Amino acid sequence: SDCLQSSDLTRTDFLVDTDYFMAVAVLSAQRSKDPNTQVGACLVNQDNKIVGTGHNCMPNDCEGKLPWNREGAKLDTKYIYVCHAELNAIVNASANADVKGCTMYVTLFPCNECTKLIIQAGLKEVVYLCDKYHKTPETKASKKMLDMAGILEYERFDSIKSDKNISVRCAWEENFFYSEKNHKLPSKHRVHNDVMGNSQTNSQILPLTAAAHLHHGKPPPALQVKIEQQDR
Ligand SMILES: O=c1ccn([C@H]2C[C@H](O)[C@@H](COP(=O)(O)O)O2)c(=O)[nH]1
Repeated sequence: SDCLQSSDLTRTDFLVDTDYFMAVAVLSAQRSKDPNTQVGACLVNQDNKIVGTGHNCMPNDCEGKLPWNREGAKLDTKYIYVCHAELNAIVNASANADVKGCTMYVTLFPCNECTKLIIQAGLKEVVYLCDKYHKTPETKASKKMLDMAGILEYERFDSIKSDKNISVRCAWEENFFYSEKNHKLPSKHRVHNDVMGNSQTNSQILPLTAAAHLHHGKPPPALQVKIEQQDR
């Protein structure tokens, strides 16, 4: 009966591992200085331990000296300089750990360059949150390579696995409500487009829990996944 009593006291609304790892990726994304898209990655080994995190940033000692522009001559845009979140997570982890067999939790589907790195580093799984560039050749190439590599599985972060997963997804998607387009609408009519492109209204969204705590109950700072930027 002692056993029963102690099990009665067990918390049931704890943060499950997958939610925690994605929440760490979401939090890492917020370290990014990219004004348009913040990406975070969290690398987890086979013992379920975090071995590295990363966000998109300029190379060491170049921060503040290189442009964050999206448009213009190639040398004047961020694209040619920025270190992607996945690269940073792998490099950060590699200093102290073996990344082979790790799972990457990442807020944005990896681009083709990151996918090459992910495959060559021997990662076994990619769990992603947002696939806003799914129509681009880069993302299509990524999926092609991941499929070919076989050893890798990739799956979208799934709100079905646990209730908490939903809250982490909402944290990301919440920024839709703060996009200029939606902001002008009365709260319950604001359109919510989830990462798969399904639309819902605000009233259908479950309340933020885990992620809201990360943000001290306030909506998360804009993660800038804007509907109008889905097609590049
Ligand atoms: O797999 C990826 C793809 C992109 N990023 C980074 C690189 C840039 O800083 C942004 C993308 O900027 P947009 O303005 O949305 O084009 O995301 C990454 O870290 N990992």
